[in-house]
Amino acid sequence: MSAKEMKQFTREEVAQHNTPDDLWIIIDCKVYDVTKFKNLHPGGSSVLLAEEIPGQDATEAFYGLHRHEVLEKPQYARLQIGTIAGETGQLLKPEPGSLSKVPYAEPTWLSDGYYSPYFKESHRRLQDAMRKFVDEVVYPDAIAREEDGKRPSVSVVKKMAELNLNVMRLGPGEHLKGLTLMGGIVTPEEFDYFHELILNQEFARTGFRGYQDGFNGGMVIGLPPVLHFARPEVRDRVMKEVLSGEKFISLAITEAFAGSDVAGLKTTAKKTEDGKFWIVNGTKKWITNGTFSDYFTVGCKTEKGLTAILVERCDGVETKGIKTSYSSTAGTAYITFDNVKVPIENTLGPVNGGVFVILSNFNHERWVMICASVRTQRNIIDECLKWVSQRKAFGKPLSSQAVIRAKIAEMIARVESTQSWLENITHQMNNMSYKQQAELLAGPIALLKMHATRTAQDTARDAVQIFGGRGVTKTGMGRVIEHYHRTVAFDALLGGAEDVLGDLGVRQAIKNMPKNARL
Ligand code: HEM
Repeated sequence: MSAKEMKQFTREEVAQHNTPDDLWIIIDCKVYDVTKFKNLHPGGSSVLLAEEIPGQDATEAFYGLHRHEVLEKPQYARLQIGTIAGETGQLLKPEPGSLSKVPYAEPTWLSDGYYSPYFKESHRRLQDAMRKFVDEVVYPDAIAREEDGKRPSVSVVKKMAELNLNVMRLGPGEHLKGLTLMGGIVTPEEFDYFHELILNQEFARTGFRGYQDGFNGGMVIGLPPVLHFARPEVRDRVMKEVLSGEKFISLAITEAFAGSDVAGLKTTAKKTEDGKFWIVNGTKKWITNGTFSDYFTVGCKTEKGLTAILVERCDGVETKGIKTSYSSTAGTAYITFDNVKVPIENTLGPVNGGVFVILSNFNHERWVMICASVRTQRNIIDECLKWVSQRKAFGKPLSSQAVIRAKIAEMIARVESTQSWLENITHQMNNMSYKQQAELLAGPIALLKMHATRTAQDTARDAVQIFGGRGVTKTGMGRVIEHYHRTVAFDALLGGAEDVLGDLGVRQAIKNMPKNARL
């Protein structure tokens, strides 16, 4: 029933329906008939019959125990039988695409009254369009796939392709030339790393960590070596197939034997006698999107070093899912290569020069992860500020407790400082050549990623304390916090483990110490 067709009641009329056999309640000016539902209510029937609920305004009681989304589920939305005459709901119901009005839930450049030196009109247009796209197209798919554990829907990836969103995720550059980006709201010439930051942060807003990686994460890290190092005929074919959503790719470097130690990899590639093929043997572990990939950008040991090779799924390639603490939506795989025959044309970059091919993409990969990590930390602040304002304990909102406010102060300070550092680095990326970025930014990006993932874990721990038991419960009020706390460690491992990155940043600094510097 649409809002227009809904019956209107006075509060006095609703108050008449206050018995177990005739039970109505009011939630934010909407009238619900819960007579039959009370016996199915997951919280039991007694709470609906308790004092001050039957026939009364139960808004405060409801929001102290449920998320708003409960009322939007079809099976519960249909309990609404009318509205209160002459009154309109007081609670904010975010429209798809809208910005949150909760303080610190958006970065300052998106907050009313604030300024930014970095974000221009084209960034604002892109953000606005992206938010709508994510809310309307990506978010529903993220919820459904997290629930059934299947890979993100190919139809969504294809919708992304229509808007050229997949290729935009590879960052600014020649590969965007001549394309219509997001219906033309940003030109390929304008597109810079701040536009890409917006894409990364808007996708991360969905908050589903497994889906986030499943959602072509493999492409973001596995396709750039093809773009930059494949032979033109291989590059053009594979780029077209992957960017259109026809095929999927992943980056297969890590092994059970070696993680951060790229030089310790054991997968081998040996040339056939006629020199026309590689024969690849070995295993790879924790390969994001691996279960559904058609292509694998593989780091292989060759005679005098490491070589990056593009392997197509064929006889001898087997993938099986690994159960991790996030959902199987990410397609995390264990891969075996058993005498896999790969045309020599699929070599990416120079033979034995694979370390450079692989390392050259690390800065970008880490930066993408930082963008997402900061954004999801904001989601948590949004959740916590809402919860401490609506939840009452000892007769007062949780926000009246100094210890709770202190935790939120730390969360805000962490997210704002991390976002500011990120924006600074993004500005450097926009102005530096690729070579300068490799020289000057590897250390700072490594340190920033370490910082972002540490702050994320601190925020996850604080949020669980604020939500109590709900923070470790998969459904209901604390579901976002539980998910975050369970999956936050992924950011601290993927793309370089936290401690390794911190060390890398300091080693780079020590390397650049002036020889004559003294106290
Ligand atoms: C249209 C009205 C209502 C609907 C559709 C509804 C639905 C639900 C659902 C789906 C849950 C499971 C937990 C979740 O997903 O959040 C739940 C739990 C609960 N509900 Fe309701 N509910 C309604 C009204 C109320 C009211 C008015 C009260 C209180 C007076 C109440 C008290 C509870 C309690 C105590 C729980 C258990 C909470 C927990 O486990 O943390 N419900 N309800």
